[in-house]
Amino acid sequence: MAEDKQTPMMKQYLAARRELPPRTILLFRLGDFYEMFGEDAKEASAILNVALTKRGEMPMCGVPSHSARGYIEKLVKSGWRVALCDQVGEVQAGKLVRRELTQVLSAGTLDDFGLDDRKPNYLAAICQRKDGIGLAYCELSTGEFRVAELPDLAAVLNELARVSPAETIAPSHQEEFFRGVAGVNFLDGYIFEPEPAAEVLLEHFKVHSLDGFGVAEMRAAVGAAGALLHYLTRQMRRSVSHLRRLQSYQTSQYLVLDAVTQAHLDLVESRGGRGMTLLGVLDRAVTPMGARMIREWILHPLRDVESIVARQQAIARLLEDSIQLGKLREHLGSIRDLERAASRLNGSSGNARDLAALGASLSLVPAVADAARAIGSPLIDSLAERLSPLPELVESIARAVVDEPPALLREGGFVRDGFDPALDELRSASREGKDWIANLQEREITRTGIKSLKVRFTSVFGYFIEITKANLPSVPEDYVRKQTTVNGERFITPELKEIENKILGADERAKAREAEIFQELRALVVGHLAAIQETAASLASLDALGSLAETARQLHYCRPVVDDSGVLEIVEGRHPILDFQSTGERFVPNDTSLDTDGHRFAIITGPNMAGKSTYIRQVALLTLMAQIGSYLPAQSAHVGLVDRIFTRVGASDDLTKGQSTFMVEMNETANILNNATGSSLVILDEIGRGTSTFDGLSIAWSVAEHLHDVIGCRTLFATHYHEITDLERTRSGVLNLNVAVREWNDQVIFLRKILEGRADQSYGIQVARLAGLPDVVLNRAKEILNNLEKAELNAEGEPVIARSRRKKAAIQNGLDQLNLI
Ligand SMILES: Nc1ncnc2c1ncn2[C@@H]1O[C@H](COP(=O)(O)OP(=O)(O)OP(=O)(O)O)[C@@H](O)[C@H]1O
Repeated sequence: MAEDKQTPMMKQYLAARRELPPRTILLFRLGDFYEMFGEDAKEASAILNVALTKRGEMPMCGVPSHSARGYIEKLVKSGWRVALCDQVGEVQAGKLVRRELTQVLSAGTLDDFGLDDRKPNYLAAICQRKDGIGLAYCELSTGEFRVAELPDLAAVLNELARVSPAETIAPSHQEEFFRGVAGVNFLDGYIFEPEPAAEVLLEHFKVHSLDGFGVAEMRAAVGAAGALLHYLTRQMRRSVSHLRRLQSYQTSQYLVLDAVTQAHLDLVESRGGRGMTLLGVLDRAVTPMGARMIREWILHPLRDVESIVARQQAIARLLEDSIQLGKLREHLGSIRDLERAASRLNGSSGNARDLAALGASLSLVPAVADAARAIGSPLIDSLAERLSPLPELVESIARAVVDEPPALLREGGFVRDGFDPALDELRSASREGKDWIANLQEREITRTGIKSLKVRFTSVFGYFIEITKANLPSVPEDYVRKQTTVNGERFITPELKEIENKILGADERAKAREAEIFQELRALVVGHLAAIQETAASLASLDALGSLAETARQLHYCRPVVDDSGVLEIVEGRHPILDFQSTGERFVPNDTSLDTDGHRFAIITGPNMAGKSTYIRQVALLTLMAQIGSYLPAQSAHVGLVDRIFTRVGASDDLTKGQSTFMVEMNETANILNNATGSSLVILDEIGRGTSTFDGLSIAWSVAEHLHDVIGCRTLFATHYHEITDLERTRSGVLNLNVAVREWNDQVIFLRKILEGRADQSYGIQVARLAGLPDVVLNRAKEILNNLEKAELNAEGEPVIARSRRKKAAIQNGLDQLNLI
């Protein structure tokens, strides 16, 4: 549209549009609706399933403003950013109202709705420089802000899998490099440059140098962190003053879990739902903050003995004193999401309910601190030390805010009577007026003698007196007619209007006064933000420890010995998820005994369905749990810490990347061989299965040799290639294990017990029978197996597997006939 032909409103719209980042839908407030125009309207109408109309040539669609939240959430979940352009000036007839961009929302920057309270919602930024790749991420709803520098793209992908951000930004000139990152959005590269990025950080944290955060020399990390802040403040228009601390970390502090391993071990997500994850077993947290912390611990198992033992000691004390454990959890249980309430109050979305929740939660902190101190563990004591009950703030909120405030700020009604004299006066003026009106009907019935006279109210007309048709002749002179309806007429009186104005005026001013009081309280909260965040973090850790202790108590877990040895010794270990979920078949416990200086490489053979995969995953999960500091589902355990856990489990195509099952398998195997160290734990399930038998066997064999001879790490290797068990003869570190089964009446009975030695048979056909393969197919399979085992060849030297008895008989018959002739 030519610029001079545009209406003033359209000019205003286009000006707002120009300021937005890419892939943003602009919701433009027009009266009671948010309207979308042009391409935005086409995209949004399809996603939201609302009608697409036209204004002149311009496509448009709209959603009512009062229900906009649900629509916004839907757009954001579909991968769009959503900008809100609101009316900020006074509405005057015939004049264009002033409008401003008030918020831009995206998946990583939702801070008040659409969030799962037991899960963090991260926004991440990545950028590459000569010296490494910077990764920064933050959680707007809690104020967490972390940064790291990683050596290569693989490490970044692993870390992103762990953080699992809802949104990731990267510089547009590095699009080629970062293309493989899921859901990445590219932005102008300038904001990722170390110098401007450092400026943004210095200004935000009001410091002269970044040394205090330990990132001054990390140029890539600074670039990512600065870009993230720039994006939030300038492009997304978010308040970020609650991001108070930039925590730099190194991935080597934690046990490294690549994306594949996280998925294979069902740590926090599973196709079977939350119940089938380790998180589902360990999360008994009673606050949302604690639940988020447990999740964080599962994804960041520790690497140093001291920190792990500190958690174990805390759990041990909690278990020794189950009354205190109960008390601690009971007090914690009444605490609300302090962290997110404080962040919302710091931003623009907080309301009186957040204030009430914050005040009520802080008021419980002294009880939590007392319960914690009574436990007597150094870690719990240090967490209790960091709790600030902030009694003055609690007192101010309790004095000011009613117990159950309404959700909407602008409606008022959340400040207690008696808190503020000016507000009380306005409220009593309004009340008196309302009383006067309440009595008016009675008075007017007496005065006029009209029994059916009614005083009523509508939001359009305000208060009025309604008289039915039959009674119109009795209407007094001072009534002023306002409107005729089907049944009668509506009147006002000058006095009624005067009182009404008083009420409305008083109500308006009361609301304005309440808004002022809210802002004062909000400022108090913001003034204590750092202490509140620290308190919330301590509460989260206390809750997470309580949660681990409660799991250990309920499920009879044991405390493992954890050290820097190369030992992995588990007695009567159980798979944490299957053990927890098992309803039918009781879970059969199994032992593990590996040592980098002794038997470090276990080859597990056994029939299909016997429990090989379950067993090797169980060992990986127990090792990981030990490094979280958790107790274990076992009778006893000794875990020498590992630096990484690698898994190669099951077969899955990655069609999105155009890779076949075999290719995925080989990629994962290459990753293990290239990155495992002597301190790693590797679990491999049936590698080499996706290709021809001989190729597969050869690959599996040489991978096994390399892991045993060159890397020397603790490894569990489940395979159907029984030939590989021969490695035990030539290699001292190899131990053969098998899963016991009994054969009975041509059926297999699974005993689920891991025993020393190799398996003698695969029982594939018997297992196939369990799956319901037709008898005719099973019988034929047996025949073929028989032939293969006897290595029978035909006259041409080919295996006779293609022949069936019937054909054989026919051929024999033919030969007999020939002989006869
Ligand atoms: N120790 C156990 N106690 C009870 N049930 C078990 C145990 N181990 C495994 N199972 C059950 O057996 C089923 C099959 O186990 P799993 O998948 O580990 O077998 P597998 O030997 O790896 O089979 P395949 O070779 O066919 O992949 C599991 O789904 C589980 O329900």
